[in-house]
Amino acid sequence: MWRSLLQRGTACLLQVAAPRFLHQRHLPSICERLPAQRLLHRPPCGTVYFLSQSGTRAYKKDAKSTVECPVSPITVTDIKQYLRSKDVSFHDGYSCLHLPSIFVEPSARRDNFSLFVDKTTGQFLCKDTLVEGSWEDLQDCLEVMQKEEQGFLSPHVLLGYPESVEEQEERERELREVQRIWSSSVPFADLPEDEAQLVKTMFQITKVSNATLKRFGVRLFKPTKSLVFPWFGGPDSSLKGVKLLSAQSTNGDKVTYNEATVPRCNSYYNLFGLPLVGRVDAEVVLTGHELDTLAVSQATGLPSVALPRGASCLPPILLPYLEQFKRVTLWLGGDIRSWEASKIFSRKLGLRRCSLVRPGEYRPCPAVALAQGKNFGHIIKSSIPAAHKSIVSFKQLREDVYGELVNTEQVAGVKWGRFPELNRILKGHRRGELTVFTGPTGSGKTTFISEVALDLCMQGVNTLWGSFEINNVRLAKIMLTQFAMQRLEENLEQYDFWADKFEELPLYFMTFHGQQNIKTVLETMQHAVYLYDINHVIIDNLQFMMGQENLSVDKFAVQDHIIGAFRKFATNSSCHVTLVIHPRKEEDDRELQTASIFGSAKASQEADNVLILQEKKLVTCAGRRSLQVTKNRFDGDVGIFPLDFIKSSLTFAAPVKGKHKLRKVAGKPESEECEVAPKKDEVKKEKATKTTKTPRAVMKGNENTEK
Ligand SMILES: Nc1ncnc2c1ncn2[C@@H]1O[C@H](COP(=O)(O)OP(=O)(O)OP(=O)(O)O)[C@@H](O)[C@H]1O
Repeated sequence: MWRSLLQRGTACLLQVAAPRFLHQRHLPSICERLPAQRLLHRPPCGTVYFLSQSGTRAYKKDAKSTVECPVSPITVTDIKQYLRSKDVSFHDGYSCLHLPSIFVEPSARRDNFSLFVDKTTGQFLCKDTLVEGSWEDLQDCLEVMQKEEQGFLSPHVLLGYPESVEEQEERERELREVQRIWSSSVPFADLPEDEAQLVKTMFQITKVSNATLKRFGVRLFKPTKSLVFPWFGGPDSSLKGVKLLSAQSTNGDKVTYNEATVPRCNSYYNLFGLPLVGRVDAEVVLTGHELDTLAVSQATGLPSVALPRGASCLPPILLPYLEQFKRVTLWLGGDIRSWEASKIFSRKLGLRRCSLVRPGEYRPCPAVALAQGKNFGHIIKSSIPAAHKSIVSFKQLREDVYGELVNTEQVAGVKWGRFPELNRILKGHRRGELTVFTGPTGSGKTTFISEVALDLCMQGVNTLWGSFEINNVRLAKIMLTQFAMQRLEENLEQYDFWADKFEELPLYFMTFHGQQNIKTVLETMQHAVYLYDINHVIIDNLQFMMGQENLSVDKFAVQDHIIGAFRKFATNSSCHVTLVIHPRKEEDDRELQTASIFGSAKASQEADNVLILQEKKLVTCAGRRSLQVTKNRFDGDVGIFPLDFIKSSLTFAAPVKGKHKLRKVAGKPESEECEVAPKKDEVKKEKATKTTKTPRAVMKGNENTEK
């Protein structure tokens, strides 16, 4: 796919020294300057640090995982005004403005309006030539076109990013791999009927007909017994990639699926089913999986496309392909996560044309619905319009409440894999919440929160880091060590293995360092939520936003204001924000409390969760820390549990039982190692009935949960 040099994040740097519009002739001088500029201005995550140590490999250019604040945030009004001033006609679409493509000769234009400008970012894509770029690129192109009085521009007017030999080889290798898999896999129609049935049974798609599989071009790759879903795209509808799906039967009739894509998932942009959509189709069902799209298409005859990475994200680059539809039904799966994703995606798609299938007992994901013989027409008809009113009655909330009661586990959020005690107290990580995290200076806050966030990211939570204190390279190094769970300095031969796996994580970094303006940070976060469907933002730490605020105002009032802004962002963007805050005061002989953090009680109300990394009091051995949850708005459980620090992997783990005893915490039982304190209302009830729970009773309850 075409990507312009400007679009790859260099525009702001190059504008200083070079004209904004780049022509081929500018290439050599710019190429010479690029690496130095990039190193200086936007250190990417991880890669450079390790490379420069070994000094043997090329600098990696693709810094896609860094997020910068849009140079000058653009609004749709600005875009429209500019286009009008240039006499460029446009249609106002749902997520994009539609323009006649300036990269196609007028006589050769298949469609009059094939250039799409994203209304939120200004990013453009020409569907006919696949030229894409930033809003600044498009402005430059229009300026030149008008100045030179041309009717169109060659698509080559924008420079492709110069690929390194390594990158070129990688791309060619991937293309060969795609061709190899595709040509050595067997179309379903060519399989003997008994073998076809066997495969369908394995994938639990016995009700999907051979005709449907044929229509969508699904094949079988025999060596790994995988289904192969092709990605045909571009003006020539050529084969661009494949997704391989394998199925494994675990216990009984439960099947787990594994998928792999070529090219790798972060450059796999296939809307599966798109080639079957007619030019005049006005309705589509958007699903979260290829098998779901097969099911919808077969059961309803409606056009259906599947998102390449399911409910985890809707990359804006796909939006132009969905502009033709007046009605989009989002049926992304049968769980709460898909439901939440469908609400968020519908904002990108334009609320007024979207309706959402609410998951439930009678509305599982489409593939399961087909297997169970559900009535698709009824399910789609009963989907809910996404445009919501701000005042709702209980009648409208009734189904939501029921859904929460039925799916308590899912509602509680994503569970940590490495921190069972956090699951026990907080129940999970939920969208839209604000977590405030504090601990004494140098106690390991960054190290701990890095592992907590990594754990979630490894489970598909799209994560954005704002690390203002330590640079991204150092942070990525900590995370990679935690990911590999070993000291990579001593095992450099394993670096590539772990770095390749790490690269697959949905992890992004803001490129800020040092003091920042809160407004700029929030704009960048908003931008990242739109681009990458970020679910979790970590800000380390809040003190780096205080400096630029008016310090004549009370410091705590400024802090409250900043916390309030993050709170609002978390709620409005359905995104979890974790805010690291230094404590306001530290006294050597007292552990921290919620009151140690905040400027006022009002601010403490803003946080949904308050976590404190305790360094002292509970600890008899060096390195031992405890994590205390002092606020949990979701269900009120609070508590504390000890953590051992493993220096070689920079990770935290529950201490081996019996190895160390924690010292007594004031007013708490001696052996209260991992205790969930009673909920606030339980305490109230106890007070009311004047009964006191003995420490033994508390411990007994605790023992039971342990078992
Ligand atoms: N439990 C621990 N015991 C001993 N050392 C630790 C522990 N946790 C982290 N460290 C180490 O302590 C150093 C400081 O850790 P880190 O930067 O995470 O602390 P911090 O609380 O974020 O610091 P600051 O207050 O400056 O923001 C790091 O070298 C880290 O590896």
